[in-house]
Amino acid sequence: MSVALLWVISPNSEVSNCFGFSESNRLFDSSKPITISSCFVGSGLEKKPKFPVLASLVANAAGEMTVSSEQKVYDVVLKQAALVKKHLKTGEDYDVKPDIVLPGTLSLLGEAYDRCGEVCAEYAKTFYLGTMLMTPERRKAIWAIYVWCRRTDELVDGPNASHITPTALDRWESRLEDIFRGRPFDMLDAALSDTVAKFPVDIQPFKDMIEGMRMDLRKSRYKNFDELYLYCYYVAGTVGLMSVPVMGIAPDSLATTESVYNAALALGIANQLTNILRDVGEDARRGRVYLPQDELAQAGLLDEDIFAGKVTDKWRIFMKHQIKRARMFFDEAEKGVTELSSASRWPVWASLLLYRQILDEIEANDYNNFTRRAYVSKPKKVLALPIAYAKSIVAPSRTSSLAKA
Ligand SMILES: CC(C)=CCC/C(C)=C/CC/C(C)=C/CC/C(C)=C/[C@@H]1[C@@H](COP(=O)(O)OP(=O)(O)O)[C@]1(C)CC/C=C(\C)CC/C=C(\C)CCC=C(C)C
Ligand SMILES: [Mn+2]
Repeated sequence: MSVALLWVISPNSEVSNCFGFSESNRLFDSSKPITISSCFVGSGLEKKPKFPVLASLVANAAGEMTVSSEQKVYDVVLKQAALVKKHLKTGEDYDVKPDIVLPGTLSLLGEAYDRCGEVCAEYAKTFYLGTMLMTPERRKAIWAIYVWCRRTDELVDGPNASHITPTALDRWESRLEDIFRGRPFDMLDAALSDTVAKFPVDIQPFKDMIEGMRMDLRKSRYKNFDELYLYCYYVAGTVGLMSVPVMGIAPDSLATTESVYNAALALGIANQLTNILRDVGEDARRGRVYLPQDELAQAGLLDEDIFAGKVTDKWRIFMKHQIKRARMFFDEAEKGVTELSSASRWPVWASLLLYRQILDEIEANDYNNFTRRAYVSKPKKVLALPIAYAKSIVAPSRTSSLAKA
């Protein structure tokens, strides 16, 4: 089987992709329709914008002030954090529920998780190795979430993407609801069903990821960063919100639950912005421009310049700004990693350091992300692992900037 992309310890050292997927290993087949789309209900809690580029209010096309994407997403963050706090108060234990054992089988659920582990090992090798440091329950749960995310992404990015319609995504969402109701469709779904029964994982980020796939079907341009931010939340920030309830916050952390979720969200956004900057040429060849149109215009650039793929001084200046913003999100994320439970820190640090290095490589390529794919060399990847480990043994700070007041 030809594995196209693996994470870090890849047979192909030119790989820069953390979560690459094999062309030949299809993980699908969905059925049954339903419609639900995510919506945001204002919490009334004003978020103080963390980034100069973001604000609580933005002007819409008609010039009216409307709630920003950052504010909408922050409401989801608050909801997720509240769920975890409730779970902690009721003192439910993560590691108690036994596997479903049916007559004639040793453990169907055990097999389902093993399969999720195999998928992770195959497509995200180093990430898989990192999960081996986690407790068995947490490790299996992260594998199950990883596989669901991968399958969801495959719907719009895989070889069958041209056949994917909004109806197919509605069916996938219906199937997701069944997972959360304890009625899985296949064995990979069964693993996730078990995970969401054991950990305080909410359905909202999963639904929002599907919403991101819908966005990809209907939209190929982003007017401004506010629109792009929402897309990045849908397809990647959601992964952070799904993972934290499983990874756990360190018992000695003084950070607020909301602040850790916010850092997790920031890591997802940072990863996705980096992914977009790495893939400008590849996306343009598919007719897609995931760059804020207003910022392109301010830099004196048009879509045509991107399709022409010529590195000019205008492009370099534009790219410097985009890279700076992605790094700000990585900086924001860093504050939260130390607050995670000790065994979860290493894989997260590794993922952060490795993905952030893609930005350095874009610079090293003199901003030619049209025809040169930025990748982190194998020696650099290998070097990142002990650095990540050293960072991961730092305990939560007693004077954390995320600490409760
Ligand atoms: C330790 C760790 C990284 C855990 C996350 C495990 C997990 C559940 C990963 C799922 C990733 C996935 C398959 C997402 C589907 C959508 C997608 C493909 C998003 C892009 C990933 C990169 O993929 P790739 O390079 O393969 O891109 P192409 O499809 O080829 O273009 C993304 C860029 C986003 C991935 C986002 C994350 C991994 C979020 C990480 C955040 C956390 C784990 C929270 C950490 C907690 C704190 C407090 C910082
Ligand atoms: Mn991409």
